Amino acid sequence: PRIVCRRQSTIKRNEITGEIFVARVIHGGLADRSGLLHAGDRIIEVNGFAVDGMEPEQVIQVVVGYSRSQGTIMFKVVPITERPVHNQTMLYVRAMADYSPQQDPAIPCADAGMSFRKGDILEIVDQTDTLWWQAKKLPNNTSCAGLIPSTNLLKRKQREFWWSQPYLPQACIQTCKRRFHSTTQPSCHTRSPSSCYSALNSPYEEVVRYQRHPQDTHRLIALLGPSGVGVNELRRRLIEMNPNVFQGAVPHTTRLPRGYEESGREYFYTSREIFDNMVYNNRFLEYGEYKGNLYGTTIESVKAVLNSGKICVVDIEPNAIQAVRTHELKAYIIYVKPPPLQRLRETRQDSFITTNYYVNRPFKSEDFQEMEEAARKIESQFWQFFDHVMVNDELQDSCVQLLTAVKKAQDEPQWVPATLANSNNLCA
Ligand SMILES: Nc1ncnc2c1ncn2[C@@H]1O[C@H](COP(=O)(O)OP(=O)(O)OP(=O)(O)O)[C@@H](O)[C@H]1O
Repeated sequence: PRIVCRRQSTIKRNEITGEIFVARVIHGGLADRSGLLHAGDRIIEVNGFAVDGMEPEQVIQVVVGYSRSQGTIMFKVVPITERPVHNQTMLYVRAMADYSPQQDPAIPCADAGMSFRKGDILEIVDQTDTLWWQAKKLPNNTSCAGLIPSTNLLKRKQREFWWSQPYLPQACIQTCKRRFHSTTQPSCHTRSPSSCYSALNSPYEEVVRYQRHPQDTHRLIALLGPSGVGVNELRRRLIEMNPNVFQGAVPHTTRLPRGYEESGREYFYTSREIFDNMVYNNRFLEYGEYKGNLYGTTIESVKAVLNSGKICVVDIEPNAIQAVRTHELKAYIIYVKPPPLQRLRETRQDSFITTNYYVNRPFKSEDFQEMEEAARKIESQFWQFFDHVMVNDELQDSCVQLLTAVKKAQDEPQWVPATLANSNNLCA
């Protein structure tokens, strides 16, 4: 169906002279498509009705009234002499925050506003105004743009919001999991703790359409989810299904090798001094301590897998997100979400969990509740970084879903941060 845009333009009044001006013309709206009205034009009459001195709302009433009764609206305008030059470059961004015009008293016209959720891809079609931009949400199902706050304006709003919020210590989640040797780590560190401050970073992230060239190394597949959801299991099964295609990264550890272990297969074994040095030199995506030993995954070990032509699959903590979203690793981040409580109970009946205190004990109700709570926290803070979200309900289905998502990540065009893409394989 054809979507009719009712948000044509906004108008404003010069408070000194009482003159009425077109404040902005909404992209894709009727006024824009007619090409006859421009931001800055002075409106003298609407169907012969003089509008000088009227409130902008009254002018709108007049316009709406005429359009209902007569169907035709004739504006008498004094065109703006110097039209701002639109140097329209295509700009696509990923929203890093939520926005609702209905809850924003500062928006010039809430009806002309466009709401968005973090993670949405927006096409910015007009940045002429420093405060209010015009954008369309992708996939494009409407030809008409909506008003959104500019980066600076949204940042300002976020700062106000940020300071008005009570301090939430759990805002920086440490859901450190059984990453190394399937036992919970009491502490975990990552290369860049900056994600903790993401709320203060830019509210829009520039993205480009990226298609991996068949000869390029694969994108790193990073799985992430609340502890116990099954990230490890999925990763293990994916690799098991096709070890010629998928491979994990070999972690480093300061613990001594066990009899059957081989350096470079289970782990790389290093001294604490060397490990500390590697931490100091930012070599780890993430690392942590368990029972007095250090464990960590280096960027080099991920790169080694990618350079061998295989697809590297790792599971990461939320705080390692920034460290994998780089030009060299081009991580495709898959969030593994728990199913609703009832389904968790049903599907995990015969499964076992390993906690701080127990190895392989059956799941309890509290485990599911904790998992849900952790999922809520992760989603509220990191949703915007997820390239794909899957629910780990039936394990078999999940494996198929994961495999499909991984194939798409490697072979189909994706929106990626502009900083992550290579300029010579962007899609038109
Ligand atoms: N869809 C599923 N249905 C039933 N059991 C599952 C499913 N997914 C995972 N499990 C089981 O749940 C348990 C926990 O899974 P897993 O160890 O992969 O969790 P995890 O997300 O890696 O958490 P952690 O990092 O804390 O270990 C395992 O016994 C696993 O076999």
